[in-house]
Amino acid sequence: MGSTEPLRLAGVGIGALNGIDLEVSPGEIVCLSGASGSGKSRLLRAVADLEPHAGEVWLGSQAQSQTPGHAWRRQVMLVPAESHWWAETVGEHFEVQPEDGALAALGLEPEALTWQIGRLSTGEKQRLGLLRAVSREPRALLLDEPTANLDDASSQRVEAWLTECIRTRGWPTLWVAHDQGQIARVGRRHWRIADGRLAEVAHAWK
Ligand SMILES: Nc1ncnc2c1ncn2[C@@H]1O[C@H](COP(=O)(O)OP(=O)(O)OP(=O)(O)O)[C@@H](O)[C@H]1O
Repeated sequence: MGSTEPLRLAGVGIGALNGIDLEVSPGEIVCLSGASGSGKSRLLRAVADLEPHAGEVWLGSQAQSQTPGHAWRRQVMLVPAESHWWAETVGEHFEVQPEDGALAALGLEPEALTWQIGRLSTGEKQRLGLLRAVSREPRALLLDEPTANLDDASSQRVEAWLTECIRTRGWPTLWVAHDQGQIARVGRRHWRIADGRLAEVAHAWK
């Protein structure tokens, strides 16, 4: 299922952040950066309806405040920096099998879905957490440092796979990143949180 609907934050406020207005078009990646503790993760949690907040979030004409939390999060999917696993094997966490080639694109072995959770490295957990989220075919993505635990080569492989998924499905995406190189590669727009404000950063590459 693709999406042709924008994600729109209207007057969102959480913690020290207030009055955030931001529209992300279908298939667009907006990067968010800011110092540690500036509120990036909390902002994503507000957009995912995981924390009480001021203002409204819209997915097309659908309002977050009028949608049950679980139904909202099924569509506006948050992938936290640290993924959660509850069953014994990787495959048990997948409602839908990942599409052909996805494991290889992420640098994972074909039998990774049969692996025990206990054996997963931090980076394997991160890549499998992303694959699980994408396999559920949401309508918007919220990515919290999706390559934080990966080496440069894996990071660029994951970036390439994610950007292709986002482009072909048309998901509006908020992507928290620290690395300027990554921000330049994936984001058409970049917003930075500083002093409790979200401000757009102008870059030379645009
Ligand atoms: N439920 C909460 N209630 C009150 N304060 C919170 C809550 N959750 C987080 N905070 C605080 O809000 C601030 C922002 O936290 P957040 O996790 O969004 O930071 P961040 O920008 O994602 O940082 P990092 O880059 O280190 O992950 C921090 O000072 C944190 O301690």
